[in-house]
Amino acid sequence: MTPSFRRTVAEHQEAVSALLEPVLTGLGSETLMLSRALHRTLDADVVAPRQLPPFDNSQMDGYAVRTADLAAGLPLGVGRPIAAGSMPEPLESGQAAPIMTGAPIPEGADAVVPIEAAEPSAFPGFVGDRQPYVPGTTVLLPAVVAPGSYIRTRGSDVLTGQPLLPAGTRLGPAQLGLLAGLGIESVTVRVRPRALLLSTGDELAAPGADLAPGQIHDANTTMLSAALLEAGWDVEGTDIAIDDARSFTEALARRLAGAGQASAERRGTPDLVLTSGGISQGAFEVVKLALAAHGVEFGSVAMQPGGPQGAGLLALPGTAEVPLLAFPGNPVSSYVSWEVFLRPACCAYLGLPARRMLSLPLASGLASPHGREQYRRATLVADAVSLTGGESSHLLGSLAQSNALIRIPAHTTSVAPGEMIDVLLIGDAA
Ligand SMILES: Nc1nc2c(c(=O)[nH]1)N[C@H]1C(S)=C(S)[C@@H](COP(=O)(O)OP(=O)(O)OC[C@H]3O[C@@H](n4cnc5c(N)ncnc54)[C@H](O)[C@@H]3O)O[C@H]1N2
Ligand code: MOO
Repeated sequence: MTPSFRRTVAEHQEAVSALLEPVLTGLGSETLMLSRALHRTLDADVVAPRQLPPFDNSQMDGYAVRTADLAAGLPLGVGRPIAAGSMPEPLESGQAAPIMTGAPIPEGADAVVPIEAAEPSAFPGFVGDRQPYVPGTTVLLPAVVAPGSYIRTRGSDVLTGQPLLPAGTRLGPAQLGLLAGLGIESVTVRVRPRALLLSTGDELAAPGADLAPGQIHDANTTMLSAALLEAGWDVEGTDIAIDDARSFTEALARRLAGAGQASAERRGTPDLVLTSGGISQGAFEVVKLALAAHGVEFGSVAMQPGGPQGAGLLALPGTAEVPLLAFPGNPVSSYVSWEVFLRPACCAYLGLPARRMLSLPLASGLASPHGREQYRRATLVADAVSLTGGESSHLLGSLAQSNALIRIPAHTTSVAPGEMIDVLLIGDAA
């Protein structure tokens, strides 16, 4: 079967982005409590509903003072202690009020002196939980203290009405902490896109299953599912049996129409069908045989691994159209297809940062096929990039050792040791 398209990597990236854009921008939003919003993507800008800190408060355990009272260098009377969470009385002239970190600054005070700078450098005994106040105690404080010292002024962190987090922000612990600190209990986030994942191949057995002769364990379902989940997708698996093109098409159509799912799980058409395997030049390429007649184009991209690709709007009888991407079955090909095509197409919508591309010298030389953009697995430690293994696309072991992909342009056939190359960071560099 001749491929229906021949594309460069950039051309296929564009095709995949164009295919997904309508569903990703049309998913709508939902409101979630903060406790359920980790790694979700804000759908609307968040503007501060109040200021932070909400009131002037102490940055230290110490004494709230009027700095003018200190200049004489004389002991001051110790006033009533001010705990965090209480509302203090105004500070009387000539007094220093014991104040705890986070407690409101009393009216009249213009600085806090840390307890370590006081003489004595420990609070009097009555400054404790529910102890009666003892008038007449004194404390000696430094004569020169700058007004404003150790006061955290209201609004010094966040001002009321300040734009804080733009729509599209992915909510991590710090962003959720800020929202909570502002008293916001729920957020409007984008509905997670949902993918139906199908790994095809008679040779595949689930992890944990005994292998019949010629079988291998299915790596791609777990790997692609994890990649999608990490990026913010919902993933549905399927146990559709893939015997022949016709029964596969019928079973997929039933599944897309929601048949056979518990009603609680029936949520209509997924936003993407992602398949792996069954798309190259073999005699049993079920995905290609089944779906080429239903809106999906199969062809080749000038790339290695990941050359065979399929993409299109799947239109099966009785179902709504759904974007479909068909990745090649070799595990590294599938993973590289995710990194090069699908992840870039959805990361902006999901608030995921795009992978960083660095230019670094390669430790050893390599050869690369002419006319194909090659992606080699590599390890980046400090500023040194070295290949993690060979170029073949079955090498899952070396993929798992890698934190980077090296990109070798289509026209480059060899790279000399020390030559600069493009490095796509896919993991944490040590
Ligand atoms: N005559 C040609 N043969 C092949 C070509 C070609 O151009 N001409 N392309 C090769 C390339 S490149 C790739 S990549 C593969 C793509 O093949 P398919 O997408 O049809 O995938 P399968 O044949 O189903 O599987 C390929 C390989 O990967 C293993 N596999 C498949 N699924 C999984 C899975 N879920 N977990 C682990 N391993 C999986 C499968 O057993 C095969 O070894 O075609 C080449 N052939
Ligand atoms: O292009 Mo295949 O995807 O190399 O192994």
